[in-house]
Amino acid sequence: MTDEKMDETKKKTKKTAECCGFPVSIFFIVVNEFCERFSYYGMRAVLVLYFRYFLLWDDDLATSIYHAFVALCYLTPIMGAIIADSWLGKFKTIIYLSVVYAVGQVVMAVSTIHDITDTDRDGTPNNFTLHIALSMLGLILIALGTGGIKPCVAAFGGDQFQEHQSRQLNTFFSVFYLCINGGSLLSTLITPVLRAQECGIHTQQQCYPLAFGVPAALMVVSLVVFISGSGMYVKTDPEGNIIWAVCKCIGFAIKNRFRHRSSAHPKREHWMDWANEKYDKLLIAQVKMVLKVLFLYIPLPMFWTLFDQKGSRWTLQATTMSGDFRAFILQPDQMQTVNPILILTMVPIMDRIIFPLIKKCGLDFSPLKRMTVGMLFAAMAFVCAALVQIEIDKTLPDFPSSSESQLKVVNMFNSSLNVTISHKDTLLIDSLESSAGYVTLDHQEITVSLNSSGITKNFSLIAGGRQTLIIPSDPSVMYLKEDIKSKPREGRNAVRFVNGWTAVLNITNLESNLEPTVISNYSLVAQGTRKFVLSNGAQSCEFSQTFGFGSSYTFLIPSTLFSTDCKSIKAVEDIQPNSVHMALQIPQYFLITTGEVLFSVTGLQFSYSQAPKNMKSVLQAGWLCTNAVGNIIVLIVAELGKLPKQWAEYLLFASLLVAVSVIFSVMAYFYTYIDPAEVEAQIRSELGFEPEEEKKKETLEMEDKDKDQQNEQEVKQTKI
Ligand SMILES: CC(C)C[C@H](N)C(=O)N1CCC[C@H]1C(=O)O
Repeated sequence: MTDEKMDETKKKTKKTAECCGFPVSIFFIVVNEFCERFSYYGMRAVLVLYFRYFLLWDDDLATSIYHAFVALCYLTPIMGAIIADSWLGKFKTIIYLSVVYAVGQVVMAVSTIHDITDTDRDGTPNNFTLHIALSMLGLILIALGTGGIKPCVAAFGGDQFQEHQSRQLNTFFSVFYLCINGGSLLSTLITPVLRAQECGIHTQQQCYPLAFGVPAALMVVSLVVFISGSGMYVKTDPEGNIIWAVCKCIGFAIKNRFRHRSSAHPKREHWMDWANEKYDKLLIAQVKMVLKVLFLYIPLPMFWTLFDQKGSRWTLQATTMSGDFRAFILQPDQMQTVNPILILTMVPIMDRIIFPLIKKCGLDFSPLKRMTVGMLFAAMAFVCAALVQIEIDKTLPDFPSSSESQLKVVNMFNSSLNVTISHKDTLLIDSLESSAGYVTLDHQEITVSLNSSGITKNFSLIAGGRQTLIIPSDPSVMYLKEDIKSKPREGRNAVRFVNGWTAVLNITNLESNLEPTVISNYSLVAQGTRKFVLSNGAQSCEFSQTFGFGSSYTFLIPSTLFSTDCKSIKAVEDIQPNSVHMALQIPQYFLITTGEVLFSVTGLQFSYSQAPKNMKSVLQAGWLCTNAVGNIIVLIVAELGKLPKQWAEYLLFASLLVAVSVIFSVMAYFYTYIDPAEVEAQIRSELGFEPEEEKKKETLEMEDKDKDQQNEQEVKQTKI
């Protein structure tokens, strides 16, 4: 054996330091993953808010760019895997792409400093183009980094284990998943708090630089931790441009099959065998292994399509629920943290109790069965979501359909009025009162008559809209104002005021002063007791109102405002607060998380164990791609619009996933598990190559001999 070859083999079979049966190097890898996931999920937690309130994009643009970014993060693993398996090896790929990632995070954090373009010091950036350009550059670098290293880190972790450590290898993937969720949980709790701080050099703003800066720092820590373990890792070098070789081999097999399509040529066992003429048996066997697994992956994106809706549809569902847990108030988007919390408890329970119990009962719960059951759990989660939605729908107001219009009447006149709409509906409304609820009309052109005064006026209503007719102290100038026709965003409450006072009023929470007889625009207030101060310069009074989640109120200010010390203000409830409790979402979170543990943790292990040694990262990337496709499906579904009833959409997704899991179980039935190392060794020996095991033994023996010689020399020296 040449020296070069010996060095190479020594590297591959290096004995690693162990602790409790685990390679010590694993410690650096899981800590690295923890910090990296903190960095990624922490940045993601505040990203949409940054788009919405810093770059001032509208909701649609902000959510589309956000989902496109997430999808990109799960597509770039292919690039990372190709670099690692064909060119640099996993170790160097992780280091170089982590540098790209950290630079991206820093660029992103810099893009959020408004002072860099706030030349007039008014607290708002003056050059949005620069901020947008910097943040897009940052996001692209982050996507390249996070996606690129993701398949390599998991596979590199797996590479640290020796053959006798297969039990520990499975535990590693569980611990790896715990670290992902530990990091993401901490960061999703911390970064929103950092964002809520005020900071800035010239003026005080929400502290986005801190919220993005801390994840950037964690990414640098992640890199440093990874490099610190450098001396302990088992590093396998890439065996040439394997991906290119695989593509050429597949291309040749297809071409060759096509050339020999006549029945004169005997069929071959597998279509890849048509590459036999040109490529060696080992490569063909490896390609077969990879293709078999990739084929199994085809139905899997459907799981992620449901899973990823936690962050969108389920959070929207939470905005129509009450988050009052007495001891604390939970905001709708905070409900998502239930997932990593449950992961942290369920992974150990599954690993230590459930799986061993199932094994004890003599049941075969092979990886592909676990994944199928995981999909069924996710489908059940969506059935639960549908049931919760049905409960919520019972409490939601009946918003108008696209052909209907709804009208409410507010009487600010100093006595009761009989209001007739289109000579049909007559409403008796007391002074400083509103009609009881909205009147639904199937036409838009209406005539309003005030019977006592003989005033009649025509109005054109908005189709599909809700409006309020304000009858001021001078009824002849009655007018319409558009109302919100959905629950206010993020579980907040929409409030507005009608000024029945005789002069301009200043009201806390409102953007501008309120003219007499005018109704203000809505402003949003959070849950809890809120105080409003009303003043006209000379006098002022205050009143408080307790809000739940997702309500809407119109406050009617009478002409007697200051003489009654604000007590005569009348609150009209336009949309009632949410009454279904957010705790009802816990079962669906529990089911989807159980599904995730069965599906995702197993999928990680499966992708590693079934991949040939030189294509471990590639299969990890294939696995991550299923997540990217799932995200893209969510994007498409969001664009195409939804079914008229949300619960029906949930049921549709649940049924689709059940159908997909049936297909997957059939595919899984025909899959035979392999030990890639064994298959490769067998082919090598058939081809007359020196078996890997023999090589390993030889190298270990040589290492031992080296050590013995060293020891002998040391002993001699001591004697001398
Ligand atoms: C969405 C949670 C914060 C994290 C989730 N439980 C999870 O661990 N993952 C979702 C996609 C795969 C995996 C990850 O690697 O982040």
